[in-house]
Amino acid sequence: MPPNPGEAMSARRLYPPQWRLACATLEAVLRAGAAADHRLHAAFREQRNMGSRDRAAVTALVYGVLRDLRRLQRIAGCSDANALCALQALESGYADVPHLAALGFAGAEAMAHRLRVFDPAALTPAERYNVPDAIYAYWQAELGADAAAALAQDLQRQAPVDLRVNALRATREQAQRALAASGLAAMPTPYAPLGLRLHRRVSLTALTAYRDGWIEPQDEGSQLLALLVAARPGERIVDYCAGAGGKTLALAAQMQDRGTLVAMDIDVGRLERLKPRLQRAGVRIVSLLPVDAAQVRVADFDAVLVDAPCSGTGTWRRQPEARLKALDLDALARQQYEILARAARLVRPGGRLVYATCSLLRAENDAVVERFCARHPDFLEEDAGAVLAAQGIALPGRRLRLYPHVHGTDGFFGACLRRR
Ligand SMILES: C[S@@+](CC[C@H](N)C(=O)[O-])C[C@H]1O[C@@H](n2cnc3c(N)ncnc32)[C@H](O)[C@@H]1O
Repeated sequence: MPPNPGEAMSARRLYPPQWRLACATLEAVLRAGAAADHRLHAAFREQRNMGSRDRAAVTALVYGVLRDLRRLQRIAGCSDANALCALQALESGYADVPHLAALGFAGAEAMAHRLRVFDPAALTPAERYNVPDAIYAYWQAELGADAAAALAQDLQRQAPVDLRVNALRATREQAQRALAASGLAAMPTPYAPLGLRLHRRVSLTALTAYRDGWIEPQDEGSQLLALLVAARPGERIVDYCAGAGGKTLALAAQMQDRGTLVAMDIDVGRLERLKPRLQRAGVRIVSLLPVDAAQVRVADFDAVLVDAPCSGTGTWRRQPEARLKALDLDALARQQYEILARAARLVRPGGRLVYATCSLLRAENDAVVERFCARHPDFLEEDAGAVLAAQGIALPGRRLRLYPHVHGTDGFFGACLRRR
Protein backbone atom coordinates (compact mmCIF):
# COMPACT_ATOMS: atom_id res chain seq x y z
CA MET A 1 0.00 0.00 0.00
CA PRO A 2 1.37 3.49 -0.78
CA PRO A 3 2.15 5.39 2.46
CA ASN A 4 -0.68 7.82 1.94
CA PRO A 5 -3.27 6.40 -0.42
CA GLY A 6 -4.76 8.94 -2.73
CA GLU A 7 -1.70 11.16 -2.63
CA ALA A 8 0.75 8.80 -4.31
CA MET A 9 2.20 11.27 -6.80
CA SER A 10 4.50 8.59 -8.15
CA ALA A 11 1.51 6.49 -9.21
CA ARG A 12 2.09 4.51 -12.40
CA ARG A 13 -0.06 5.65 -15.23
CA LEU A 14 -3.25 3.66 -15.80
CA TYR A 15 -4.68 4.35 -19.25
CA PRO A 16 -8.43 4.68 -19.92
CA PRO A 17 -8.70 1.49 -22.05
CA GLN A 18 -6.92 -0.48 -19.31
CA TRP A 19 -9.22 0.91 -16.62
CA ARG A 20 -12.37 0.28 -18.67
CA LEU A 21 -11.39 -3.29 -19.53
CA ALA A 22 -10.39 -4.13 -15.93
CA CYS A 23 -13.71 -2.80 -14.58
CA ALA A 24 -15.79 -4.51 -17.29
CA THR A 25 -14.00 -7.85 -16.75
CA LEU A 26 -14.41 -7.69 -13.00
CA GLU A 27 -18.09 -6.81 -13.41
CA ALA A 28 -18.59 -9.87 -15.65
CA VAL A 29 -16.80 -12.14 -13.18
CA LEU A 30 -18.69 -10.83 -10.14
CA ARG A 31 -22.15 -10.55 -11.67
CA ALA A 32 -22.24 -13.26 -14.35
CA GLY A 33 -19.79 -15.80 -12.93
CA ALA A 34 -17.50 -15.47 -15.97
CA ALA A 35 -14.04 -17.08 -15.77
CA ALA A 36 -11.52 -14.22 -15.53
CA ASP A 37 -8.86 -15.84 -17.72
CA HIS A 38 -11.31 -16.70 -20.53
CA ARG A 39 -12.79 -13.23 -20.42
CA LEU A 40 -9.37 -11.57 -20.53
CA HIS A 41 -8.09 -13.81 -23.33
CA ALA A 42 -11.14 -13.01 -25.43
CA ALA A 43 -10.81 -9.27 -24.76
CA PHE A 44 -7.08 -9.22 -25.55
CA ARG A 45 -7.74 -11.11 -28.80
CA GLU A 46 -10.32 -8.50 -29.81
CA GLN A 47 -8.31 -5.46 -28.73
CA ARG A 48 -5.18 -6.11 -30.73
CA ASN A 49 -3.85 -2.64 -30.03
CA MET A 50 -3.33 -3.56 -26.37
CA GLY A 51 0.35 -4.27 -25.84
CA SER A 52 1.96 -6.48 -23.21
CA ARG A 53 2.11 -3.63 -20.66
CA ASP A 54 -1.60 -2.93 -21.09
CA ARG A 55 -2.39 -6.59 -20.69
CA ALA A 56 -0.18 -6.87 -17.62
CA ALA A 57 -1.84 -3.82 -16.00
CA VAL A 58 -5.38 -5.09 -16.66
CA THR A 59 -4.52 -8.59 -15.46
CA ALA A 60 -2.84 -7.26 -12.30
CA LEU A 61 -5.87 -5.13 -11.45
CA VAL A 62 -8.47 -7.84 -12.04
CA TYR A 63 -6.56 -10.62 -10.29
CA GLY A 64 -5.45 -8.25 -7.55
CA VAL A 65 -9.10 -7.64 -6.69
CA LEU A 66 -10.12 -11.29 -7.02
CA ARG A 67 -7.32 -12.49 -4.72
CA ASP A 68 -8.34 -10.02 -2.05
CA LEU A 69 -12.04 -9.66 -2.73
CA ARG A 70 -13.51 -10.01 0.76
CA ARG A 71 -11.10 -7.48 2.32
CA LEU A 72 -11.67 -4.99 -0.49
CA GLN A 73 -15.45 -5.42 -0.24
CA ARG A 74 -15.24 -4.65 3.49
CA ILE A 75 -13.21 -1.50 2.82
CA ALA A 76 -15.40 -0.36 -0.07
CA GLY A 77 -18.63 -1.20 1.78
CA CYS A 78 -19.99 -2.52 -1.53
CA SER A 79 -19.26 -4.91 -4.40
CA ASP A 80 -19.19 -2.31 -7.17
CA ALA A 81 -16.53 -3.35 -9.71
CA ASN A 82 -15.30 0.22 -10.28
CA ALA A 83 -14.93 0.87 -6.55
CA LEU A 84 -13.03 -2.38 -6.04
CA CYS A 85 -10.73 -1.69 -9.01
CA ALA A 86 -10.14 1.82 -7.66
CA LEU A 87 -9.11 0.47 -4.25
CA GLN A 88 -6.79 -2.03 -5.86
CA ALA A 89 -5.30 0.69 -8.10
CA LEU A 90 -4.75 2.98 -5.10
CA GLU A 91 -3.19 0.26 -2.95
CA SER A 92 -0.92 -1.10 -5.65
CA GLY A 93 0.17 2.36 -6.79
CA TYR A 94 -1.36 2.03 -10.25
CA ALA A 95 -3.29 5.28 -9.81
CA ASP A 96 -3.83 8.16 -7.40
CA VAL A 97 -7.02 10.10 -6.68
CA PRO A 98 -6.67 12.78 -9.41
CA HIS A 99 -5.78 10.07 -11.88
CA LEU A 100 -8.84 7.97 -10.99
CA ALA A 101 -11.00 11.06 -11.24
CA ALA A 102 -9.53 11.77 -14.68
CA LEU A 103 -10.45 8.21 -15.66
CA GLY A 104 -14.05 9.14 -14.86
CA PHE A 105 -14.38 7.41 -11.47
CA ALA A 106 -16.39 9.80 -9.29
CA GLY A 107 -15.81 7.98 -5.98
CA ALA A 108 -11.99 8.25 -5.95
CA GLU A 109 -11.70 10.57 -2.94
CA ALA A 110 -14.26 8.56 -0.96
CA MET A 111 -12.40 5.28 -1.62
CA ALA A 112 -9.06 6.83 -0.67
CA HIS A 113 -10.64 8.03 2.58
CA ARG A 114 -12.08 4.57 3.33
CA LEU A 115 -8.66 3.07 2.73
CA ARG A 116 -7.00 5.54 5.12
CA VAL A 117 -9.42 4.95 7.99
CA PHE A 118 -9.93 1.20 7.62
CA ASP A 119 -8.74 -0.88 10.57
CA PRO A 120 -7.42 -4.26 9.36
CA ALA A 121 -8.00 -5.66 12.87
CA ALA A 122 -11.72 -5.53 12.07
CA LEU A 123 -11.31 -8.37 9.56
CA THR A 124 -12.02 -12.00 10.40
CA PRO A 125 -9.31 -14.43 9.22
CA ALA A 126 -11.74 -15.70 6.54
CA GLU A 127 -12.15 -12.14 5.22
CA ARG A 128 -8.42 -11.42 5.43
CA TYR A 129 -7.55 -14.56 3.46
CA ASN A 130 -10.54 -14.32 1.14
CA VAL A 131 -12.16 -17.65 1.98
CA PRO A 132 -15.91 -18.31 2.32
CA ASP A 133 -16.77 -18.54 6.05
CA ALA A 134 -18.03 -22.13 5.92
CA ILE A 135 -14.87 -23.43 4.22
CA TYR A 136 -12.59 -21.51 6.57
CA ALA A 137 -14.43 -22.93 9.60
CA TYR A 138 -14.12 -26.40 8.11
CA TRP A 139 -10.33 -26.04 7.58
CA GLN A 140 -9.90 -24.69 11.11
CA ALA A 141 -11.71 -27.73 12.52
CA GLU A 142 -9.86 -30.19 10.28
CA LEU A 143 -6.33 -28.74 10.23
CA GLY A 144 -6.17 -26.44 13.27
CA ALA A 145 -6.06 -22.63 13.32
CA ASP A 146 -2.41 -22.18 12.30
CA ALA A 147 -2.46 -24.61 9.38
CA ALA A 148 -5.81 -23.23 8.17
CA ALA A 149 -4.34 -19.71 8.13
CA ALA A 150 -1.15 -20.88 6.39
CA LEU A 151 -3.16 -22.76 3.77
CA ALA A 152 -5.56 -19.89 3.14
CA GLN A 153 -2.68 -17.41 2.90
CA ASP A 154 -0.86 -19.57 0.35
CA LEU A 155 -4.01 -20.01 -1.70
CA GLN A 156 -4.12 -16.21 -2.02
CA ARG A 157 -0.70 -16.10 -3.68
CA GLN A 158 0.05 -16.42 -7.35
CA ALA A 159 1.07 -19.94 -8.36
CA PRO A 160 4.43 -20.50 -10.05
CA VAL A 161 4.49 -21.82 -13.61
CA ASP A 162 5.10 -25.57 -13.46
CA LEU A 163 6.03 -27.53 -16.55
CA ARG A 164 6.15 -31.26 -17.19
CA VAL A 165 8.94 -32.38 -19.45
CA ASN A 166 7.66 -34.74 -22.12
CA ALA A 167 9.90 -37.79 -21.75
CA LEU A 168 8.96 -38.84 -25.30
CA ARG A 169 10.88 -35.82 -26.60
CA ALA A 170 13.51 -34.77 -24.05
CA THR A 171 15.07 -35.32 -20.66
CA ARG A 172 14.52 -32.83 -17.85
CA GLU A 173 18.11 -31.63 -18.24
CA GLN A 174 17.72 -31.09 -21.99
CA ALA A 175 14.53 -29.12 -21.46
CA GLN A 176 16.19 -27.09 -18.70
CA ARG A 177 19.05 -26.21 -21.04
CA ALA A 178 16.64 -25.30 -23.85
CA LEU A 179 14.74 -22.97 -21.50
CA ALA A 180 18.00 -21.44 -20.29
CA ALA A 181 18.89 -20.74 -23.93
CA SER A 182 15.60 -18.80 -24.13
CA GLY A 183 16.63 -16.79 -21.06
CA LEU A 184 14.47 -18.72 -18.58
CA ALA A 185 15.77 -20.17 -15.32
CA ALA A 186 13.79 -23.35 -14.62
CA MET A 187 14.35 -25.27 -11.38
CA PRO A 188 13.55 -28.99 -10.99
CA THR A 189 10.39 -29.46 -8.90
CA PRO A 190 11.01 -31.12 -5.51
CA TYR A 191 8.83 -34.22 -5.99
CA ALA A 192 7.79 -34.86 -9.59
CA PRO A 193 10.74 -36.33 -11.50
CA LEU A 194 9.90 -34.55 -14.76
CA GLY A 195 8.77 -31.22 -13.34
CA LEU A 196 10.39 -27.82 -13.92
CA ARG A 197 9.32 -24.61 -12.18
CA LEU A 198 9.50 -21.08 -13.56
CA HIS A 199 9.14 -18.16 -11.23
CA ARG A 200 7.94 -15.72 -13.80
CA ARG A 201 5.06 -15.82 -16.25
CA VAL A 202 6.01 -16.14 -19.89
CA SER A 203 4.17 -16.80 -23.09
CA LEU A 204 4.89 -20.50 -23.51
CA THR A 205 3.74 -20.55 -27.12
CA ALA A 206 6.70 -18.33 -28.01
CA LEU A 207 9.18 -20.96 -26.78
CA THR A 208 10.75 -23.49 -29.13
CA ALA A 209 10.77 -26.08 -26.31
CA TYR A 210 6.99 -25.74 -26.10
CA ARG A 211 6.34 -25.71 -29.84
CA ASP A 212 8.51 -28.82 -30.24
CA GLY A 213 6.51 -30.65 -27.58
CA TRP A 214 9.29 -30.87 -25.00
CA ILE A 215 7.26 -29.20 -22.26
CA GLU A 216 3.62 -28.92 -21.19
CA PRO A 217 2.28 -26.59 -18.49
CA GLN A 218 1.14 -28.78 -15.58
CA ASP A 219 1.19 -28.16 -11.85
CA GLU A 220 3.58 -30.46 -10.02
CA GLY A 221 0.68 -31.85 -7.98
CA SER A 222 -1.20 -32.80 -11.11
CA GLN A 223 1.93 -34.60 -12.38
CA LEU A 224 2.03 -36.56 -9.12
CA LEU A 225 -1.62 -37.62 -9.44
CA ALA A 226 -0.87 -39.07 -12.87
CA LEU A 227 2.06 -40.98 -11.32
CA LEU A 228 -0.36 -42.65 -8.86
CA VAL A 229 -1.55 -44.70 -11.85
CA ALA A 230 2.01 -46.13 -12.19
CA ALA A 231 1.29 -46.67 -15.89
CA ARG A 232 3.64 -49.01 -17.73
CA PRO A 233 4.39 -49.42 -21.44
CA GLY A 234 2.02 -51.83 -23.18
CA GLU A 235 -0.82 -51.48 -20.64
CA ARG A 236 -4.47 -50.71 -21.37
CA ILE A 237 -5.48 -47.59 -19.48
CA VAL A 238 -8.51 -45.28 -19.32
CA ASP A 239 -8.41 -41.62 -18.29
CA TYR A 240 -12.12 -41.45 -17.46
CA CYS A 241 -12.47 -37.66 -16.87
CA ALA A 242 -9.75 -36.57 -19.27
CA GLY A 243 -10.94 -33.01 -19.97
CA ALA A 244 -8.34 -31.26 -22.11
CA GLY A 245 -5.94 -34.08 -21.28
CA GLY A 246 -3.25 -32.76 -18.93
CA LYS A 247 -3.03 -36.15 -17.22
CA THR A 248 -3.63 -38.13 -20.43
CA LEU A 249 -0.43 -36.64 -21.83
CA ALA A 250 1.47 -37.51 -18.66
CA LEU A 251 0.13 -41.10 -18.77
CA ALA A 252 1.09 -41.49 -22.45
CA ALA A 253 4.65 -40.43 -21.63
CA GLN A 254 4.80 -42.89 -18.69
CA MET A 255 3.68 -45.59 -21.12
CA GLN A 256 6.42 -44.53 -23.57
CA ASP A 257 3.60 -44.19 -26.10
CA ARG A 258 3.12 -47.98 -26.12
CA GLY A 259 -0.16 -49.74 -25.31
CA THR A 260 -3.73 -48.39 -25.30
CA LEU A 261 -4.82 -45.18 -23.66
CA VAL A 262 -8.47 -44.12 -23.86
CA ALA A 263 -9.30 -40.52 -22.97
CA MET A 264 -12.97 -40.11 -22.09
CA ASP A 265 -15.07 -37.21 -20.93
CA ILE A 266 -18.72 -36.32 -20.77
CA ASP A 267 -17.82 -33.09 -22.56
CA VAL A 268 -16.45 -34.07 -25.94
CA GLY A 269 -15.67 -30.41 -26.68
CA ARG A 270 -12.97 -30.58 -24.02
CA LEU A 271 -11.50 -33.71 -25.57
CA GLU A 272 -11.20 -31.84 -28.88
CA ARG A 273 -8.76 -29.46 -27.22
CA LEU A 274 -6.50 -32.45 -26.56
CA LYS A 275 -5.91 -33.16 -30.26
CA PRO A 276 -3.29 -30.45 -30.96
CA ARG A 277 -1.58 -31.24 -27.66
CA LEU A 278 -1.27 -34.92 -28.57
CA GLN A 279 0.20 -33.98 -31.91
CA ARG A 280 2.71 -31.58 -30.41
CA ALA A 281 3.76 -34.16 -27.82
CA GLY A 282 4.18 -36.90 -30.46
CA VAL A 283 1.63 -39.18 -28.74
CA ARG A 284 -0.12 -41.78 -30.91
CA ILE A 285 -1.69 -44.29 -28.49
CA VAL A 286 -4.63 -42.15 -27.36
CA SER A 287 -8.22 -42.70 -28.53
CA LEU A 288 -10.71 -39.96 -27.68
CA LEU A 289 -14.14 -41.32 -26.79
CA PRO A 290 -17.31 -40.00 -25.18
CA VAL A 291 -17.86 -41.42 -21.74
CA ASP A 292 -19.26 -44.99 -21.75
CA ALA A 293 -18.72 -45.40 -25.50
CA ALA A 294 -19.97 -48.82 -26.65
CA GLN A 295 -16.55 -49.98 -27.87
CA VAL A 296 -15.09 -49.73 -24.36
CA ARG A 297 -15.59 -53.10 -22.68
CA VAL A 298 -16.07 -53.57 -18.94
CA ALA A 299 -13.37 -55.31 -16.88
CA ASP A 300 -10.93 -54.85 -19.76
CA PHE A 301 -8.38 -52.31 -18.49
CA ASP A 302 -5.24 -52.54 -16.38
CA ALA A 303 -5.88 -49.15 -14.81
CA VAL A 304 -8.50 -46.40 -14.76
CA LEU A 305 -7.90 -42.85 -13.59
CA VAL A 306 -10.89 -40.85 -12.32
CA ASP A 307 -9.87 -37.20 -12.06
CA ALA A 308 -13.31 -36.19 -10.86
CA PRO A 309 -15.03 -32.83 -11.33
CA CYS A 310 -14.87 -31.07 -7.96
CA SER A 311 -15.04 -27.78 -6.07
CA GLY A 312 -11.54 -26.88 -7.26
CA THR A 313 -10.66 -25.53 -3.81
CA GLY A 314 -7.06 -26.68 -4.36
CA THR A 315 -6.66 -24.48 -7.44
CA TRP A 316 -7.67 -21.12 -5.99
CA ARG A 317 -4.14 -19.76 -6.60
CA ARG A 318 -4.81 -20.02 -10.32
CA GLN A 319 -8.54 -19.28 -10.31
CA PRO A 320 -9.25 -16.95 -7.41
CA GLU A 321 -12.79 -16.37 -8.67
CA ALA A 322 -13.61 -20.06 -8.10
CA ARG A 323 -14.19 -19.04 -4.45
CA LEU A 324 -17.32 -17.23 -5.57
CA LYS A 325 -19.04 -20.42 -6.73
CA ALA A 326 -21.83 -21.54 -4.43
CA LEU A 327 -20.96 -25.10 -3.41
CA ASP A 328 -23.44 -27.92 -3.03
CA LEU A 329 -21.06 -30.44 -1.50
CA ASP A 330 -23.69 -33.16 -1.15
CA ALA A 331 -24.52 -32.96 -4.85
CA LEU A 332 -20.83 -32.92 -5.78
CA ALA A 333 -20.05 -35.93 -3.60
CA ARG A 334 -23.00 -37.84 -5.11
CA GLN A 335 -21.77 -37.06 -8.63
CA GLN A 336 -18.21 -38.06 -7.73
CA TYR A 337 -19.32 -41.35 -6.23
CA GLU A 338 -21.44 -42.16 -9.29
CA ILE A 339 -18.59 -41.37 -11.70
CA LEU A 340 -16.17 -43.48 -9.66
CA ALA A 341 -18.60 -46.41 -9.54
CA ARG A 342 -19.21 -46.28 -13.32
CA ALA A 343 -15.51 -46.00 -14.09
CA ALA A 344 -14.70 -48.91 -11.74
CA ARG A 345 -16.61 -51.31 -14.01
CA LEU A 346 -13.86 -50.93 -16.62
CA VAL A 347 -11.10 -52.22 -14.32
CA ARG A 348 -10.05 -55.85 -14.90
CA PRO A 349 -9.63 -58.19 -11.92
CA GLY A 350 -6.28 -57.31 -10.38
CA GLY A 351 -6.31 -53.89 -12.09
CA ARG A 352 -5.89 -50.43 -10.52
CA LEU A 353 -8.36 -47.60 -9.96
CA VAL A 354 -7.13 -44.14 -8.97
CA TYR A 355 -9.52 -41.53 -7.59
CA ALA A 356 -8.22 -37.95 -7.69
CA THR A 357 -9.51 -34.43 -7.14
CA CYS A 358 -8.17 -30.90 -6.83
CA SER A 359 -10.37 -30.43 -3.76
CA LEU A 360 -9.24 -29.76 -0.19
CA LEU A 361 -12.50 -30.95 1.34
CA ARG A 362 -13.03 -34.36 2.94
CA ALA A 363 -16.58 -34.58 1.62
CA GLU A 364 -15.23 -34.80 -1.94
CA ASN A 365 -12.19 -36.89 -1.08
CA ASP A 366 -12.04 -39.41 1.79
CA ALA A 367 -15.83 -39.59 2.11
CA VAL A 368 -16.24 -40.58 -1.55
CA VAL A 369 -13.49 -43.22 -1.37
CA GLU A 370 -14.89 -44.65 1.85
CA ARG A 371 -18.42 -44.85 0.48
CA PHE A 372 -17.10 -46.53 -2.67
CA CYS A 373 -15.07 -49.11 -0.69
CA ALA A 374 -18.02 -49.87 1.58
CA ARG A 375 -20.20 -50.67 -1.44
CA HIS A 376 -17.55 -52.35 -3.58
CA PRO A 377 -15.90 -55.06 -1.49
CA ASP A 378 -14.16 -56.31 -4.64
CA PHE A 379 -11.89 -53.20 -4.43
CA LEU A 380 -9.16 -52.83 -1.80
CA GLU A 381 -7.35 -49.61 -1.03
CA GLU A 382 -3.58 -49.59 -1.52
CA ASP A 383 -0.99 -47.28 -0.03
CA ALA A 384 -0.58 -44.25 -2.31
CA GLY A 385 2.72 -43.38 -0.62
CA ALA A 386 4.08 -46.83 -1.49
CA VAL A 387 3.02 -46.43 -5.14
CA LEU A 388 5.02 -43.20 -5.30
CA ALA A 389 7.93 -44.62 -3.28
CA ALA A 390 8.27 -47.39 -5.89
CA GLN A 391 8.93 -44.54 -8.36
CA GLY A 392 11.50 -42.89 -6.09
CA ILE A 393 9.13 -40.19 -4.76
CA ALA A 394 9.05 -39.60 -1.00
CA LEU A 395 5.48 -38.58 -0.17
CA PRO A 396 4.40 -41.09 2.48
CA GLY A 397 0.75 -41.52 3.43
CA ARG A 398 -2.03 -43.96 2.59
CA ARG A 399 -3.75 -41.20 0.59
CA LEU A 400 -1.91 -38.47 -1.27
CA ARG A 401 -2.74 -35.04 0.14
CA LEU A 402 -0.95 -32.08 -1.39
CA TYR A 403 -1.16 -28.57 0.05
CA PRO A 404 0.31 -25.33 -1.30
CA HIS A 405 1.64 -24.29 2.12
CA VAL A 406 3.33 -27.67 2.67
CA HIS A 407 4.35 -28.88 -0.80
CA GLY A 408 4.28 -25.73 -2.93
CA THR A 409 1.83 -27.41 -5.33
CA ASP A 410 -1.85 -26.73 -5.90
CA GLY A 411 -4.06 -28.65 -3.47
CA PHE A 412 -4.79 -32.24 -4.55
CA PHE A 413 -6.06 -35.55 -3.22
CA GLY A 414 -5.46 -39.04 -4.57
CA ALA A 415 -6.37 -42.58 -3.49
CA CYS A 416 -5.26 -45.89 -5.04
CA LEU A 417 -7.55 -48.93 -5.22
CA ARG A 418 -7.07 -52.39 -6.66
CA ARG A 419 -9.71 -54.84 -7.86
CA ARG A 420 -9.33 -58.23 -6.23
C1 LIG B 1 -10.96 -32.08 -13.04
S1 LIG B 1 -11.54 -32.06 -14.65
C2 LIG B 1 -10.40 -33.08 -15.52
C3 LIG B 1 -9.05 -32.46 -15.75
C4 LIG B 1 -8.16 -33.33 -16.60
N1 LIG B 1 -8.10 -34.69 -16.13
C5 LIG B 1 -6.76 -32.76 -16.68
O1 LIG B 1 -5.82 -33.32 -16.07
O2 LIG B 1 -6.57 -31.77 -17.40
C6 LIG B 1 -12.96 -33.07 -14.55
C7 LIG B 1 -13.55 -33.49 -15.87
O3 LIG B 1 -14.62 -34.39 -15.60
C8 LIG B 1 -15.55 -34.28 -16.65
N2 LIG B 1 -16.82 -34.91 -16.24
C9 LIG B 1 -17.86 -34.38 -15.56
N3 LIG B 1 -18.83 -35.31 -15.38
C10 LIG B 1 -18.38 -36.45 -15.93
C11 LIG B 1 -18.92 -37.77 -16.07
N4 LIG B 1 -20.12 -38.08 -15.59
N5 LIG B 1 -18.18 -38.69 -16.71
C12 LIG B 1 -16.96 -38.38 -17.20
N6 LIG B 1 -16.40 -37.16 -17.11
C13 LIG B 1 -17.09 -36.21 -16.49
C14 LIG B 1 -15.62 -32.79 -16.89
O4 LIG B 1 -16.13 -32.51 -18.18
C15 LIG B 1 -14.15 -32.38 -16.71
O5 LIG B 1 -13.49 -32.32 -17.94
